[in-house]
Amino acid sequence: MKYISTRGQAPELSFEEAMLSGLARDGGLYLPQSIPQLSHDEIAALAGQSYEVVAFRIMRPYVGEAFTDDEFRGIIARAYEGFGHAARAPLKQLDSGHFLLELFHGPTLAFKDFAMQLIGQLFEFSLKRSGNRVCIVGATSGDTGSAAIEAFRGLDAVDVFILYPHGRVSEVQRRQMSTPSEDNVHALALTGHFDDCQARVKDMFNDFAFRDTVGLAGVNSINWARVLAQVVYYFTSAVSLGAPHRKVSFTVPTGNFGDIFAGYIAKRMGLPIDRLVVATNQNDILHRCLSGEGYMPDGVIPSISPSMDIQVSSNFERALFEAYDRDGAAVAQLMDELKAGGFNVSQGALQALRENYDSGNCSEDETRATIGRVTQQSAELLCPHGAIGVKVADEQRNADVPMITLATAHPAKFPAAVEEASGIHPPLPDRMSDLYERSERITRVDNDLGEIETLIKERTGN
Ligand SMILES: Cc1ncc(COP(=O)(O)O)c(C=O)c1O
Ligand SMILES: N[C@@H](CCOP(=O)(O)O)C(=O)O
Repeated sequence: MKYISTRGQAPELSFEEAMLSGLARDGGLYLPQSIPQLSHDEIAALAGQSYEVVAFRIMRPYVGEAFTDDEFRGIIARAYEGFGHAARAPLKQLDSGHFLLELFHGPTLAFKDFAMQLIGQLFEFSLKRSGNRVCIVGATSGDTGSAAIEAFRGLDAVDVFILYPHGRVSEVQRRQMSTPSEDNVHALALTGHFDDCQARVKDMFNDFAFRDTVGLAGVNSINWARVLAQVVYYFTSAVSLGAPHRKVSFTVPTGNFGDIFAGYIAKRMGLPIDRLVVATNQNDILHRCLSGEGYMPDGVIPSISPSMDIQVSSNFERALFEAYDRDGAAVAQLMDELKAGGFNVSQGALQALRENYDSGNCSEDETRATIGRVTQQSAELLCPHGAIGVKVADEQRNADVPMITLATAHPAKFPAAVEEASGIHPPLPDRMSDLYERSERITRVDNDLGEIETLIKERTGN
């Protein structure tokens, strides 16, 4: 299996090369040259299997020769053994025809653990084999950073630097990043918002001298392996509701478009998904774009769902690549226009996007009201991100097809917002109960590429 860039100008890579490099050298994102298909019978055979068995069957065709079957099975087993639920991604019924996929039973209480725990194992295996070192640099609005730090803390062959927007993540998210004491972990609080963090990370990848000097690697969802790992739970959940004999729909709280794009890949592989619904908070650029208004970032507005406070949505580039019939030059042109302020999507591409994605948005008041309503009507305490999904799903679902909404984080990561909306204080799991007593290590940085690169070079001895 070969991987190609969404901008068409970078060398084709193997799975392992694409995973270790993150962003393509032409600035694009890697995608498999073709999408493997599962037959109706192969999907039916996933019913009743463990999460790990399904993960192996779904991901195996994508990884090629990089790992033997036994090696890959071992990697998957180690990735998910620390999850706090035997099903890994349990499905709960909210009401008739509406289900919640709980993706917050991993070590850092957000869906990011599904991919990051796997990537941690993949990197460790690969780097041990090659004897190489890497310097991981990531941008986070709260959850990717804590998941990456948890997955890579203490690994000899890895330094991990995480840029997060100062003052714009929850206290729990910040402490998850700032309290690990291992020397290879560096939490950097940047003056700015998430889009600034992500832009600086991409700048570092496009600075080839820096990239090659420090051995840069990326674990944001620009990394294909992140998206791939997330395809698995679309299969486990759909099959448990009767797929492939029955269609299902998904609503996905969306920011960087990685999670919903994983759903699109599942559909392309043959999973009978009726609708994929993009749910946004008040930073609703994706909803506006899918409604035909063009893609025009106009500044991030802080919200009570901070992980989705994003205007420049990385993986939308992958969706555009598909909507433009994999025309890398057209995507490169749109990304140039984005740098200059924004772009319009052609009629043909917009139609292709709408064939695959529906969308909706949710205000701050609606988010709080949904948390309150669901708490009263069921035993489920939602985090603000999951609540956005539930609100949009309720508007979009139809009686004939079950709807699965992704609950992307644990309510205890956002205690203030959840308590205000529900009257319930969500406690942290026991293993984290001393999080507020642990000492923090944070480095403040300006939104300045030179300053950040110098700091990383100093800390990695380059
Ligand atoms: C809790 C939570 N929900 C939803 C999202 C949005 O996911 P994506 O960026 O894959 O669209 C994020 C972060 O990205 C998140 O941390
Ligand atoms: N919401 C994310 C933002 C980064 O997204 P990623 O999926 O591209 O890593 C976060 O919590 O950091």
